[in-house]
Amino acid sequence: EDDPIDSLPGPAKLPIIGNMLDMFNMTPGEKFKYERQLSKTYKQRYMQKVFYRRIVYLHHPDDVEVVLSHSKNITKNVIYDFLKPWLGTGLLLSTETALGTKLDTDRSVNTAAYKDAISKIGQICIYRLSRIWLYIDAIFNRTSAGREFAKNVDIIHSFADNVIVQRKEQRLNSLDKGLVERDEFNRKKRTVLLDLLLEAEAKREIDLEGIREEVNTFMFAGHDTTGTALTFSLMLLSDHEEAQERILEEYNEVMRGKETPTLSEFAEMKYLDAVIKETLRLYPNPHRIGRVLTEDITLGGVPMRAGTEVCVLTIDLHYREDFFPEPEKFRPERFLRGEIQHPYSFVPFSAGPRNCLGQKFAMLEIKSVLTHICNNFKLVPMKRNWRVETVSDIVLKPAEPIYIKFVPR
Ligand code: HEM
Repeated sequence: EDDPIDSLPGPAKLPIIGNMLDMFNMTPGEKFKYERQLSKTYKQRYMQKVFYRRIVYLHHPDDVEVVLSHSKNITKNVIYDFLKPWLGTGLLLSTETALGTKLDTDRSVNTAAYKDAISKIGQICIYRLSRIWLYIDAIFNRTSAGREFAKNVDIIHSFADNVIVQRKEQRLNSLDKGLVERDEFNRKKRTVLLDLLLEAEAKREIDLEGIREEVNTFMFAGHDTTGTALTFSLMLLSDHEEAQERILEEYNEVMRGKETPTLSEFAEMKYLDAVIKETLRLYPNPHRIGRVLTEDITLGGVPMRAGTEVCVLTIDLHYREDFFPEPEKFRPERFLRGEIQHPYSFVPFSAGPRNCLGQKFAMLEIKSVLTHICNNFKLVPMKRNWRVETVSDIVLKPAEPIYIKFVPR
């Protein structure tokens, strides 16, 4: 069937199968580079087709604005369908503190196996994404990749169940004894997200399955995103001693000898804010955002019908020379001098009705860790002007270890 978007440019298409074989034999690294090249070739937007499925790729702020700010086009794309066995229909994404359990210090649950399972699931989803016949569950489930996927989903589910059951027991125990729960500083423990969910369960407003979906979703959304942002910011800071010095100067100016920053003090640290933003510009995670249009829209005069898949290439948006001169360079000042001309040229947390719920929390978390590190260590790179290669499964991450010297101050 003809579709007006067939007029969009894009890599040459074979009859029937379209672009299916374009990336067939590429490693994830090659695929990543190939996609970046496509965005350089097609500066406005391009279309790829596999059988009947068409995907429009965008990386111009005007297009991004139309798609992300749309009040009704809020349906996410196929990758989320692949993740359903794991995340269910839980609100996409959160963190460990929200759950009231410290994962890394808890030896009864195997954190390493959990992290490994998440990473495998990501790899399998990407593998599946480029093999259209595996979109059919009945086929996928019978392949070795499908079995591996199911095995890892089991590992993740039992991990989440452990977190939930433990918290439930702790709560019941202290409720029984009429105790007020205290944290390690002997302060009254705050109600965390998981407690709210357990309260809802007691009232039969949600079942354990539903809680597990939310727990998985929050751990997924809040973990690798903040983790990689920290990793990349440490790499960039180690290569920019002057930025470390400026962070410290600002910190001392704001804090005037006081110890722990409050929310409003963190808000005053504008340079630190700019450093994190510049890191998220260079290494956005997720580096693309998928949507299925639920209503017709028009982009650049081309009508796009409901049902069309659209992909916002955040990473290519962030590297546009017309909006970020010398885009490869780490220059936090971009975010200080009002140089950002278009509100949709920088969207690491997405924008509009489905934007990141954890944005404020994530910025605070990263600010807190970075100021702590900069106060105690000078970061020195192993190699000057070196940038790690990146690879992407679901998250954009370093392809190899990043070595940084931590010199005590
Ligand atoms: C630097 C850290 C983070 C970045 C860059 C980031 C980025 C994003 C992006 C781009 C989306 C939209 C995804 C899409 O539409 O496909 C998103 C959604 C979301 N994020 Fe984050 N995130 C971060 C940290 C967090 C944290 C710490 C939490 C939880 C505490 C969180 C919770 C969520 C949730 C619940 C959604 C789904 C919102 C919805 O679907 O309506 N994120 N995030």
